[in-house]
Amino acid sequence: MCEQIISAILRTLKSILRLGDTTMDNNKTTITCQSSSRPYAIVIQENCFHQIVKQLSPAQKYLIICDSNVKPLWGDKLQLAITKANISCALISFPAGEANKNLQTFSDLHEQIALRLDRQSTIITLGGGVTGDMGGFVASTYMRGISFLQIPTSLLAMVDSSVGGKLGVDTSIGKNAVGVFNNPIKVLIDPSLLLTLPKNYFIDGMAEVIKHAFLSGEEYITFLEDNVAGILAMDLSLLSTLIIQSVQFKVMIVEQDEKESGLRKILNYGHTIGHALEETLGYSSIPHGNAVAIGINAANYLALKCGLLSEAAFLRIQNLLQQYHLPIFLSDLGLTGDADQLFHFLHNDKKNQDDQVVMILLEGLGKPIISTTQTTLQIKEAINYVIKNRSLS
Ligand SMILES: O=C(O)C(=O)C[C@@H](O)[C@H](O)[C@H](O)COP(=O)(O)O
Ligand SMILES: [Zn+2]
Repeated sequence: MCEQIISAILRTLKSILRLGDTTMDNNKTTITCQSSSRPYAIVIQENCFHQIVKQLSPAQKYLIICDSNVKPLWGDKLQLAITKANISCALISFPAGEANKNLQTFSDLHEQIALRLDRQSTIITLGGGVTGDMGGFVASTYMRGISFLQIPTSLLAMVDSSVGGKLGVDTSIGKNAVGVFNNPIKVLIDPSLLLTLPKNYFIDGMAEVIKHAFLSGEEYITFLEDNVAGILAMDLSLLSTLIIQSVQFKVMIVEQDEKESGLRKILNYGHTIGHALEETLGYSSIPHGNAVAIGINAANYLALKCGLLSEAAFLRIQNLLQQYHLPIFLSDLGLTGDADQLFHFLHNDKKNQDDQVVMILLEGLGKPIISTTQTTLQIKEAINYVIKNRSLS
């Protein structure tokens, strides 16, 4: 897609969205996401976790899917609160970690549900990106699909994976290689849940937030630059603001291109090389957000060398990633990588067209383009830059 068209679409969408589908009352923000099947609400409200029960129906059966970390923290408590209200609610869990977001765990979860739910039942996915992606995929395939409610508990899931309906698991072919597009009936985001999240998980989610900021433009970038200390100190009002900003931006994109035939590809900024890092190093060695941060640095290096991105913008992005304690080189994580192996995985990327590697590059802040013109040599140079920590010259 031509770069001028993408920039123009983004500008128009941003102006419409300001007036569009966001309502605010009593510290509660509701952003409605339109989709081809039906609209769904994304509700952002502090300390709403314990009020979730009020939104459930005693006539239905519920089942919570969470991982082994979230179960003792919130899973058991939510199940107890629901059953205390005389609503039927079971809970199943799986071992935490992206390494378990696979077909085996997917199948185990189906076995555990077996015939405990009917077609009127609702699954509640409670957790981070892995839980939302895999739990939503289980709901979408159980008896050919039942409804599900997403309650994200990590920053990454709140700002990114719970919105837009991408569900699925990783396979030997690659990251998210098997899955569906399907939307939840609702997404409930309680920013106060982040206060108990381990700091490294929070930092990991900041990579997707920073990705949104540099895709979206100056206003969001400046907000993140001006509020580093407050955000890292977990100021709830700042966290709510950034969640709302990111969700609005993502909704604006996915509403235009639900199934990623064009514009939505820009949300993969940093992911082409990021996914290849996860695939080659192993999902338990490098968290998704960390891989995306390094992938952003690699994509920017490519854009810089292609004459698209200025050195000032390149350094500004590096600086913001580092201020939020994200890695920009593989060595920042004490890891090493193999450029040829990484390059091989780029050919399995879902964005590719006609065997051509597609990269999301910035030609300025808030100006993403979908690029297919980079050469193998240029891509390998960008990979080498982030894995060998080369200097800019
Ligand atoms: O929602 C999207 O579209 C994205 O690309 C968001 C990404 O941050 C997210 O990691 C997504 O799961 C990647 O999707 P994939 O289709 O490239 O596997
Ligand atoms: Zn991502």
